[in-house]
Amino acid sequence: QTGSANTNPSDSADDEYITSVSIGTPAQVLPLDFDTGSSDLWVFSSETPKSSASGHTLYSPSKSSTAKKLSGSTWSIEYGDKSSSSGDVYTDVVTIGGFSVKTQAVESATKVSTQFVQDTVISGLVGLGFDVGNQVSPRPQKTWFSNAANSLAEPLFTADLRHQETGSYNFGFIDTSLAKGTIGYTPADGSEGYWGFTATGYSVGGAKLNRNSITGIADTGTTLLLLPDNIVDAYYNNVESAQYDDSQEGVVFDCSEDLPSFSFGVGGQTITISGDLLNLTPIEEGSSTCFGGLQSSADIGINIFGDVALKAALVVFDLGNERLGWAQK
Ligand SMILES: Cc1ccc(-c2noc([C@H]3C[C@@H](O)CN3)n2)cc1F
Repeated sequence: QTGSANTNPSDSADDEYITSVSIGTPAQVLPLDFDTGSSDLWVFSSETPKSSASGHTLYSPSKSSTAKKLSGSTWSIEYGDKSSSSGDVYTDVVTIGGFSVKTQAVESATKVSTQFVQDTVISGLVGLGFDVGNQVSPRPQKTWFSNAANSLAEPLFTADLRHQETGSYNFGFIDTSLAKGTIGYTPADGSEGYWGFTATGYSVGGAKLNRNSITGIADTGTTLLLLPDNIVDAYYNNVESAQYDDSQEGVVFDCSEDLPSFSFGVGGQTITISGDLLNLTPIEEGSSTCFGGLQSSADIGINIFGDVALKAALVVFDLGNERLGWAQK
């Protein structure tokens, strides 16, 4: 068995990717943010305070004949940007891309931070990290993918995120036609809950790869490519108008700049992110100053290959072999 779901950028900056997920009987369809950097499936619900819930699509367990309260269980989670949510837990049928998990833990939000309240294009997250990262207590729950893995044709899923166009999350199979290059595999470390791996080097503008181990995570829930300062500086030294903008908390430059590409080595392959994928968006509507897709990871203590990097590749999250595959798109 397999599953295949389309995913769409949430806005003109490809800030997040939205995927429709069916929950309960009859199906309640919610727009959710798939996040390989966390391991909880949580949703805005009939239990979310009305003031916080307005504008969001809600899951109502009381309207689902297959919903069951997981009595005594609660959850609480905080994301990299200090956003947070918490609540209680139901089990229900959850269908993604035509594949159904009958008894999936669906974490219902009784509290959500302002970032989620304001982000009305999504109504929750689907964690696609490793089960060890699940935040339900007293008994941690399995992710949707972990529950599905043994029934899928292959215990893997792929992410094909695209700039301003529809991409896909495929479960149980690899559609190699989505990529131009060969898939290079490298070991994945799931011990912290996310998909950790080590890139072997980087280069700017098509130059020869600098051999340089870069340990980081493949994180569909993070917008940017976040790397060490020495690499960020090496890149922006090639961008005439680049400067750090305190208010934007990142490097900005003239939108008219012709940005160099950025490449990284992984699994014996080289993934090249084109210059235009590295110009994320004007800092404000109509501004001629643009925000860089490559930013520093210095103050977060971990390197994150987020959507800016993932957009350049077809990425295989291979649980069965504990490995990550990357192919140029
Ligand atoms: C409003 C909002 C805030 C954060 C996130 C969010 N989702 O995934 C992540 C990254 C960071 C790390 O925590 C795991 N993956 N961050 C999504 C939101 F819609």
